[in-house]
This record gives sequence, structure tokens and C-alpha cells, in this order.
Amino acid sequence: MIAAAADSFEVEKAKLCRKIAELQAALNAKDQKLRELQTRADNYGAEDEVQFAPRDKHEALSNDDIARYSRQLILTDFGVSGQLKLKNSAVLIVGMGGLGCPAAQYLASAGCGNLGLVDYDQVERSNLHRQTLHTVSRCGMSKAESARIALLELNPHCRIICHSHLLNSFNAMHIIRAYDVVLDCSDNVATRYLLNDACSMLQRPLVSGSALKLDGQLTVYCYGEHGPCYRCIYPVPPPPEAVTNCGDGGVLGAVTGTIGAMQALEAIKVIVGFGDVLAGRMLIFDGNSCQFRNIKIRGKRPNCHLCSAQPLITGLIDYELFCGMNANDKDNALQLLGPEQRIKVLDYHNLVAQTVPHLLLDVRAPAEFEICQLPDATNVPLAQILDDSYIQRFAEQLKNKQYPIFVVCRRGNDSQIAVQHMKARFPDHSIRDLEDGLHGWTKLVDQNFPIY
Ligand SMILES: Nc1ncnc2c1ncn2[C@@H]1O[C@H](COP(=O)(O)OP(=O)(O)OP(=O)(O)O)[C@@H](O)[C@H]1O
Ligand SMILES: [Zn+2]
Repeated sequence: MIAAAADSFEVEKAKLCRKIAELQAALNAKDQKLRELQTRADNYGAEDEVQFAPRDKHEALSNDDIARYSRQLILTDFGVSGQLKLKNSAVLIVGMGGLGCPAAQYLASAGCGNLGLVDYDQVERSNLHRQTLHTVSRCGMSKAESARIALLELNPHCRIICHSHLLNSFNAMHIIRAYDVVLDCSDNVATRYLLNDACSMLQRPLVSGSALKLDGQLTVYCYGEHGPCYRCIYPVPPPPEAVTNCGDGGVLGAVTGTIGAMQALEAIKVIVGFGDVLAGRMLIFDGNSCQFRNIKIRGKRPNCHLCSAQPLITGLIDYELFCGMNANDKDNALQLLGPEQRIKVLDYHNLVAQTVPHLLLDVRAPAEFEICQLPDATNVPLAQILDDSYIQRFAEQLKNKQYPIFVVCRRGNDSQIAVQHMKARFPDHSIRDLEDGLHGWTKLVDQNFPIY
């Protein structure tokens, strides 16, 4: 008895030692990456290819300007001097998606002289419902280029500089330095911290917007001496599992349009210098009840690691590592299950063709299940599968049933979570998920199956 216990202790100890060694190796690799990153960041200016032509300095408005901007020129707070400031300004918009498109549209048409557009991505059909500068014929084109075409149609006097690549720790300082104000229209936490840190170090106001489902938020960070930075409010990133993106949560174009237009308004106020800039306050928009609320957010944190008098962060870091998330909102493919717990979509298709009895659970939300579903699939949302009371009822149904269970979702991530959970409860039952989910089905089995 004692010998058996000692054996199992040794096994457990060996497992732990192996785990520690693996973690140590992973840590070393990340450490190495961080050092490389810092070296490249330090040397970035030297290897940079991005060239900015010097900005023209305009002393007066042209007749065309006067005719074009007449309706805003007559605003008391704005006037000729405001228009000139705008004409001489340079604004960087990071992300030409749901927020960036309306923001760029209002800034270009209002007469912002120099607009920088950053986006590494290309236009897709699923962008068009809210990313209003892009068109059907420009699907596949770089988003920055597509937006540039639309903006020049609106206002050919606006100088547009496209940065059709990822903004990252290597290039952010160099690019941002060339602009007066930055708009965060991105969709991921890593980019938010990157922009915040770079803007704080370079003392550039950062107009930050976000929108998801029917809700939106807006505030201005790094504004003036007392304006807090993003880290003052959120010193540590949220856990990755707490972050939802538009691809998963959904969003209405009119909501991103509302917030994006207001980002343009705050940028104009910052440049021209009128009104109460939304710093130290956050605007919360609830599209469902159509209510705007302003909440006071804390001021500069005296011990902020970034913007306090004695900062601990003095250079850009690896933000993906810091946040534990990629600098995009594309889903990472989860690898929770071994190959024996997964089935390829083609194999599942053959099994259906041979009418092998089985149960197919689709673990997407009901609204997604309504869009499209495989024949004979039963919709049991993941949240329900993770609920113990459901699993108990399911156990009753499963009694004496031998047929295999397959689980499917949109991309093959949630289905793995579901299988893992169910396997813990029913270890002897054959439960597998469909690799790559419905996206895989469209790709490999039925090209006519809708993709979203
Ligand atoms: N670090 C970054 N550098 C350059 N572009 C970025 C960066 N982070 C995010 N973006 C861009 O910001 C935009 C955010 O907009 P939005 O979320 O509306 O678009 P999307 O990612 O195309 O949406 P969907 O989730 O529906 O595919 C995207 O076009 C994305 O490519
Ligand atoms: Zn701060």
C-alpha cells in the first residue's frame, strides 16, 4: 500500500518536473523574443522605410476652402482660424474598420489636411455593413487603400498617407511621431496598450473608441498634463477569455458609426482647441435605449507605470506577450483535444453518407444556429453544456445509448471546449468534435453552405 503510494508520488513528481521544465523553456523563448524586440525597437529609426514628405504650412484659406467649408466656417468656435488649424493638422487613424471609416470620413470632409490610415487587413464582404468607405468592388483590396480612394472622392485636398501594415512595437513610435493626434479605431487589447504607451511617450492625445453589439464607449487619453492614460484606468489587461470581438459578439453599423463620428468630433476639438475635450470622462452609449451617459473616470494615477513622474515603462514592449492575446481579433485555433477526440469534416461527411447512427450537437448560440445548420443537428449552446444541471439531464438521456456523439460550432473552438467538458463527465462515451467546424464544412464538403 505504502509502496504504491510512493510510486504514484514519484509519478506525480516527475510530471511536475516535466511541466516546470516546459514552462521554463517557454519563458526563456519569450525572454529571448522580448530582447530581440527591444533591440529592433531601439534601432528602428535606422532601418525605417516609411518616408513622410514635409507638411505644407498653410497661412490662408483658398476660395475653394471658403466655399467648401462655409457651413462650419461660420461657427463662432471654429471660424477661419479653426479651419486653418485643421488644414495644417495631421491625424493618424489606426484601424479602417467600423470606427475608422466614419471617423476618417468626417475628418477628411471637414478639411483635415493630412490623414494617416493604418490597417494591415483587406476588405471583406462581412465588413461592408458597417465599414462604410469600402465597397463591393474593393473587396480584397487593402483597407487603407480602399478608404483612401473613397476619401479622395470626398475631398481631394486632403493628403492621405496609407500604412497598409500592422502597427507594432517596431514601427509605432516612428509613425506616430509624424502626427498630432491619434485615433484608436482598432479592435484588440494589445493594440490599445501599444497606442497608449506610444502616445503617452510622444505626448500625443489619443482618441479612443470601441463598439460591440449595441454599445459604444469613447474617451480621450493622454490629453494635456492631467489627462489619464489607458494604463491609469486599466493597469493590467483583462483575461483573454473576458474579451469578445465583433466577429463573435456581433455589432450594428449604426453603433460603430455613432462612436466613429464622435471620435472625429473629439479630434477636431483637440486640434482646433474649443469645447470640453472628453478627457477624464468616458462616454457610454447604449444603443438599445438610445442613452448617452458620461461617467467620470479617475485622473492620472500618481504611480502609473507609464505616465507618472517615475515611470517603470520607458520603451515599447511586446504587447501580445503582455496581454496574452494577438494584435488582431482573428480567432486563434484552439488545440484542446488530441486527434482521437476530433473528426475531420470529410470523415464526418462519409459517416453521414453511410447513415451511421449518431448524435450531432451544434453548440453555437441560437441566433447563429438560425443562420445555418447541418441536417439533423440539435442546438445545445455551449453555455448550456457547461451547466451541470443540463449535463445531469443529458446523462439520463444517454443511458444505454451507444451511438457516438459529434459536436460542431462555427470554427472548431467552442466544440473542443464542449467535448472536453462532456468527456470529463462521460469518459467512456465516444464524443468528438468536427475539426474547423462549419467553416471547414464549407471549405471541404459543401461550398454552398453559408459562411459568416
Ligand atoms: N495593430 C494594428 N495595426 C493595423 N491595423 C489594425 C491593428 N489592430 C487592428 N487593426 C485593424 O483595425 C480594424 C478594426 O475594425 P473592425 O473590428 O471594425 O474590423 P474587422 O476586424 O474587419 O472586423 P471583423 O471582426 O468583423 O472581421 C480592422 O480593420 C483591423 O485590421
Ligand atoms: Zn497613466
